[in-house]
Amino acid sequence: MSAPEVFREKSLMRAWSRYHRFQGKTLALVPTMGFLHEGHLLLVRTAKSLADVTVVSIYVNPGQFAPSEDLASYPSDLAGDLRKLSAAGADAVFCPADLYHSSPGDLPIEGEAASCLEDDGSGHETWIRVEMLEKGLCGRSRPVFFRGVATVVAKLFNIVEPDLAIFGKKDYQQWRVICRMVRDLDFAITVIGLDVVREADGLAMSSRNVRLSPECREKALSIYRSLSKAKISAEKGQKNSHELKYLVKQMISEAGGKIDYVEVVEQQGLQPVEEEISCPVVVCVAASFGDVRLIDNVEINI
Ligand SMILES: Nc1ncnc2c1ncn2[C@@H]1O[C@H](COP(=O)(O)OP(=O)(O)OP(=O)(O)O)[C@@H](O)[C@H]1O
Ligand SMILES: CC(C)(CO)[C@@H](O)C(=O)[O-]
Ligand code: BAL
Repeated sequence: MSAPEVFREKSLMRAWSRYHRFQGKTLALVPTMGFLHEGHLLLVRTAKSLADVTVVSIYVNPGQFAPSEDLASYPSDLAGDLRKLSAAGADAVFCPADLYHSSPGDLPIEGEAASCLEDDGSGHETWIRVEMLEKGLCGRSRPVFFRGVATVVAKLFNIVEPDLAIFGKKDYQQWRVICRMVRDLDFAITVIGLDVVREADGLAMSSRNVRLSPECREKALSIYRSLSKAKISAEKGQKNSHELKYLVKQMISEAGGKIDYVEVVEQQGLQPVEEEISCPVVVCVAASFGDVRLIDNVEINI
């Protein structure tokens, strides 16, 4: 398998994409923040099966982290990522060094929200908001997260110009936000969401798992165990969303997790289901073990 071409400049990335497009090839993009695991590699292999050429972006986007979040400790291993992508058969890797006109992380802070707007007005000041979908779940505790994600993904789409883009449903709300942005802004891109890839013991694969101590990793299994129990319970007839949430909260709290949220929401608009479940739902969790915040979810289709 030949090594993928690596691009650090957006103009070169765009030229490469256009060259392939003019040859009649279809392109798939897999956006990531690096420190790749099997979950990412499944997205890459799926991209390869659906398009002629596959581009993987690796970029830890400062614009989606609030100042209190874990941008500084986000893991990275570019050399390891390139080896894995080479083995997985990615054709190009985009690791932009010049994505923003200035670095959002270095810029002034207004209230809780990081802002890319520089005093002299020369920096990045355009943001995409997916106003309803970004509000609940992770949007409540990560105030700039979804505008940062939507904006950086739109920039990646404009540079790579893919036909397909592949996301994981581990980040369920993110996947829905991107689908809505693509629909509302008429991007000519098909967005595909793939199921959560798990470790053998059920823990959802996540780049942040590497920061869990062995003890916290064991405790974090309560997330998957509680979600699985809730799903089985719903399939056996428990339709009351409060009962399902209670079950999940109990198991995670008893294991020592600090719960950010446990919500039962309908799958499309992510609106909370407060009483009886009568449509396809997803049970979403965010909880911290030590200082590592994890998210996970399970779809229930009754
Ligand atoms: N376990 C997984 N199963 C399926 N898709 C995944 C999984 N983990 C990550 N992805 C997807 O890979 C893409 C890139 O995600 P990212 O690079 O942030 O990795 P991550 O493991 O989600 O890291 P984090 O620790 O930030 O949650 C996203 O579309 C994400 O949903
Ligand atoms: C979609 C994304 C690459 C945007 O920075 C990121 O949020 C991620 O890796 O899930
Ligand atoms: N996987 C989502 C990226 C983030 O948590 O910032």
